[in-house]
Amino acid sequence: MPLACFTCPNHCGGRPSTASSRWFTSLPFWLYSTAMSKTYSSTPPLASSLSPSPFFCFSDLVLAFMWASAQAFRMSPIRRKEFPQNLKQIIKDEDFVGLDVFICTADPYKEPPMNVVNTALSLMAYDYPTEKISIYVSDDGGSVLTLFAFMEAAKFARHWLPFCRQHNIMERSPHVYFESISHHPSIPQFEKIKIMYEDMKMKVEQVIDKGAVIEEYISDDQQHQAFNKWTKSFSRMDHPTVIQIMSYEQVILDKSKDTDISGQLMPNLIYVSREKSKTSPHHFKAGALNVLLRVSAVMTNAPIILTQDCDMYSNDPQTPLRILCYFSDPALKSNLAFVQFPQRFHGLNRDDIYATEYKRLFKINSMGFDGLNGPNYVGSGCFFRRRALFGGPSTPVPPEIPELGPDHVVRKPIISHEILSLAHRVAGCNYENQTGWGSQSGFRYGSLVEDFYTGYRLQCEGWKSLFCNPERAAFLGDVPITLFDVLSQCKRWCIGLFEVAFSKYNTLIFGSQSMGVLMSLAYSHYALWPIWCIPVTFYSFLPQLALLNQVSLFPKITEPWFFLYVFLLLGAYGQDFLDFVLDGGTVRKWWNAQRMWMIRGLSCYLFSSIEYLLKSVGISTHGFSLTSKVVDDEQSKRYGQGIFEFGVPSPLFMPLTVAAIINLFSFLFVLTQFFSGKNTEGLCLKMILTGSIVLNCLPVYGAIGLRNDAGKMPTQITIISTFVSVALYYASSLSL
Ligand SMILES: O=c1ccn([C@@H]2O[C@H](COP(=O)(O)OP(=O)(O)O[C@H]3O[C@H](CO)[C@@H](O)[C@H](O)[C@H]3O)[C@@H](O)[C@H]2O)c(=O)[nH]1
Ligand SMILES: [Mn+2]
Repeated sequence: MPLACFTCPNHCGGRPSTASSRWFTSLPFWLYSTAMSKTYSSTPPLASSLSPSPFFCFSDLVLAFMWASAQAFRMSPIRRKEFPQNLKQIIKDEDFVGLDVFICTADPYKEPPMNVVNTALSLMAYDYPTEKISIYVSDDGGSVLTLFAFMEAAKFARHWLPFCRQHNIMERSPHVYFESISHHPSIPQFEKIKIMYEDMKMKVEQVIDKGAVIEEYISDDQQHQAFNKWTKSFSRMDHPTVIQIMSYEQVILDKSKDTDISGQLMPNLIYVSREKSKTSPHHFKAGALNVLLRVSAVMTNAPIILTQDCDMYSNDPQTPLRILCYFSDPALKSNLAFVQFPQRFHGLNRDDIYATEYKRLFKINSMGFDGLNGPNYVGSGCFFRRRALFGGPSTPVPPEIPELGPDHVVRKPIISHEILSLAHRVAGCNYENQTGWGSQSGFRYGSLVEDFYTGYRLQCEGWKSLFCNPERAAFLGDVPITLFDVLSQCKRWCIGLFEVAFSKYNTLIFGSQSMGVLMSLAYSHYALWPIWCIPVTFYSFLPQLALLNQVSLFPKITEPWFFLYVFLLLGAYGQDFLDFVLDGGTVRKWWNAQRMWMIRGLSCYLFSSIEYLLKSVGISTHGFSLTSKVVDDEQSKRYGQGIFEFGVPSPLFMPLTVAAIINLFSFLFVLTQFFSGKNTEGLCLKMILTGSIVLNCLPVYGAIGLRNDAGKMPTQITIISTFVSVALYYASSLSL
């Protein structure tokens, strides 16, 4: 009776030795990269003052490195399948292991508490023995509004959970469920539950609008006591720990567990806002997760942990059964650290204009990773074995107090005084001083991509991971819907990736020593992700400026290099296209993905590299800027129509705008040369390069010249970019 199996995604049947078909298609890119460097030495010598060749050589080296490192993902991609229906025959209900779910939220205004509540409800309603589930909510926003929302959610959950079970509902986020179905004549309680949900939503939103809990909504003393912890001196960045165990029936209970309206036990629901002080570092999300790791150890200490972003609700109640297919497999048991689901999103627009699906990152390359030591951790939708966060498989790192150890058995009820006071102690902001938290155990500190870094460190310690990608998405999350948000998020990721790349655990040297060459290359491909900015920036400006100054950098159509050049260019693009479309992507989505690659090259990759450099020399600092999950109606309307949203006068848009202007002029220049019949054989490659950049920049021209809505290109950016373009042209004419 199989629980799980795996195959190669290239439809070759069975377990592949290598995915040779994919490997083959990537060959052109390598040749392309090599040939590019050779081409320059074959072009006529340029004016001696500034020869662009070294820049191109460097750009091509970067291209070659990105090509070579990406090959690691092509060696043996695998696709897995689970058979959760067989599980119940092997494991009895009472033998299901405990599951501690961690949900992080950090700001009630950027991450609306109603969304967080919906995420929590969808996870509480898993098809899993309820008494084995504990939900821990970390509120880094330290907000009484979020706590209020959860108190309301607890009341509603007593009705929602049995309702989902009885009617076998798949959408267990009430928001999603009631949005998809407005009327259900065959379910008698439908209307009643819907009204309860609407009522809860109204109360929570009123409280958010008011910015404070409304007195008449407080139903008992226990709630009063909890809200009173928000004293005058309580602020987001400076406050004591608040841990609140939700009671479902809103009366003080002496039994350890509450039941729902059908008499079944309810999962534990625990609100945690860790102590914050302006003088102690809090390490952003990694810090929050470590607090939950300790608080949960003290209270329930489940062997399996699910980490979840507040906007990623469960879309499939069977998910925990799927992961048990792996965690209970004796062949995998000894060193499997985590099972990662892909991040998938709802609300993408039809052609995914900002390519926020990140198909390659979250799916294609994860399958590639899976054939090696396993996928990287992506922060959400990941089930950990608790033990993996306490040292390598054969080199355990025991915590400073035994109650935090993965094997410790909790014997007291979670509401007991001893447990609560210990939980407060381990949530304190100075608890980690002089301990190995964040360096040797738990989620690792030192990078803004704590997920990437933690997964990487675990794999270096000898742990393996697994990629689980069922057809029905296990989780669905929000995507940013403005270009500024998309690029800012990507910039934060890039800075975090560089922090890993240039740490003492750098992915090339330390990584290859710990995990071998292929894993090291795969991790380096991402750790050095921002260096894409080098070739993208140079190819967006230098050949164009040279062209406008009538200097040629490209071979003519009659030279043999020309064909190699075109072959490689088409090869690289063709390969990317094939990967994308074979994985079910549409042509338009692919087009948008390559456009966003160029845009990121000129914005977030570039700016993160600069910011990282500035930080290294001590000039700037950076924090975790949350991605907003609030929807502005106008913006979301434009997003739905597939219109690019600029709007913010951010420097992030400048290099892109300058490239758009310079390439437009270069393209027009090439066209006039072509039509005047001058030097036509030298024009082809220039036409392809400038033409494709102009095509990619069409939304930029529209945003500069044709639009009048709030999402158009801010006038300041247009003016400054025009000046910069002219200045670049003159500077290049002096030096070329
Ligand atoms: O100080 C902080 C900052 C963030 N968060 C939480 O971290 C999560 C991710 O934040 P978000 O702004 O949504 O960042 P994204 O870039 O969308 O998140 C991706 O990238 C992050 C790493 O940068 C990972 O942690 C996430 O899991 C991954 O989905 C959210 O639930 C936040 O509430 C905290 O708990 N404390
Ligand atoms: Mn997010």
